[in-house]
Amino acid sequence: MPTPGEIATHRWDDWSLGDLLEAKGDHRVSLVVPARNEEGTVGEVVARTREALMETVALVDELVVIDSDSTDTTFAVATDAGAVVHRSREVRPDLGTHPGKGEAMWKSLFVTTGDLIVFMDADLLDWDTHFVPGLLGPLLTNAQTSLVKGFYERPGADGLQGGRATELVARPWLALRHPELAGLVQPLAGEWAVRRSLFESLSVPTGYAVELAALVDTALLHGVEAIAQVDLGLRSHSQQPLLDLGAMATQILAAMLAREDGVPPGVDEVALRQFRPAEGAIETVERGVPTLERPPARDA
Ligand SMILES: O=c1ccn([C@@H]2O[C@H](COP(=O)(O)OP(=O)(O)O)[C@@H](O)[C@H]2O)c(=O)[nH]1
Ligand SMILES: O=C(O)[C@@H](COP(=O)(O)O)O[C@H]1O[C@H](CO)[C@@H](O)[C@H](O)[C@H]1O
Repeated sequence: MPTPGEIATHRWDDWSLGDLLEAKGDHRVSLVVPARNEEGTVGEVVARTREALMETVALVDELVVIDSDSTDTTFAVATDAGAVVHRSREVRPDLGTHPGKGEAMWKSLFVTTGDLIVFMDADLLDWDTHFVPGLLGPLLTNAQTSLVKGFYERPGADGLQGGRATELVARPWLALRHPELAGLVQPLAGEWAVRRSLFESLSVPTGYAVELAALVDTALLHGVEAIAQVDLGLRSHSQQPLLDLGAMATQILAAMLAREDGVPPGVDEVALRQFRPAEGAIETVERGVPTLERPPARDA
């Protein structure tokens, strides 16, 4: 057992599939994959997890892809691979629609039934199906645990280490403002699991801050004892251009500052001015970065 205040840390193979199937009991497990323009990888993520965790063994009860405003063939590819696919904008249209990963994950609460929810990114390149049972291990064996983060080695492109927003934004912020969470190896990991009763009680940033906000809010509400992390081995994914990560960083910082001030951000969008070389000069890149948060889904 970890000493009080430390993050409980496990390995994915601390539990056998048989152990987890026995521990599952009456729990229902929803695997949710938020996907925006992931036609190249979402099919394999769906097909392999479906075969291993729904057909070979019955660990996962439903596999849902939330199509997040894709303009490619993500919807058809995920459907053909065996997922139940919902367009984020078509889920609870009375609640409107916003762009973003967090929006897709918030909307997933209205079209899933599991009391345990596992989230996986759709852009995975090096990964394996053991990610899911690994993430479920702490939830199925410890009633005190409500949120489980995956962590892994993150080989990036050209030998670089992945996790740029993690190392340059999230980890420094946790060091400064939430040292009780400094033991989390991959605080932004898109592979994580959560009890529905917790996630539906949280305010959810509609963009990329969804993961860090869930961690900070869970620690505030329930203490770090409610959080665990699992070593999943190795994971690589398709990496965004640097300026796009600037928008991600802006969303993460906006959500963190909102939690500092105790109120959601006063604006729902931040003007971000960036610069890039263009034909021997420097051109300005202006973008509006959404910082909207959704209220707890249980109240929607
Ligand atoms: O508006 C968005 C942006 C991203 N995503 C999904 O969220 C996951 C992580 O996003 P991304 O790959 O852009 O982030 P990165 O992994 O590069 O940090 C992927 O499955 C995306 O398809 C989404 O559903 N809606
Ligand atoms: O860890 C990070 O810095 C970012 C970007 O990773 P890379 O620098 O592109 O490997 O990726 C994470 O953060 C996103 C925002 O929370 C999540 O959506 C991704 O799943 C996670 O990989």
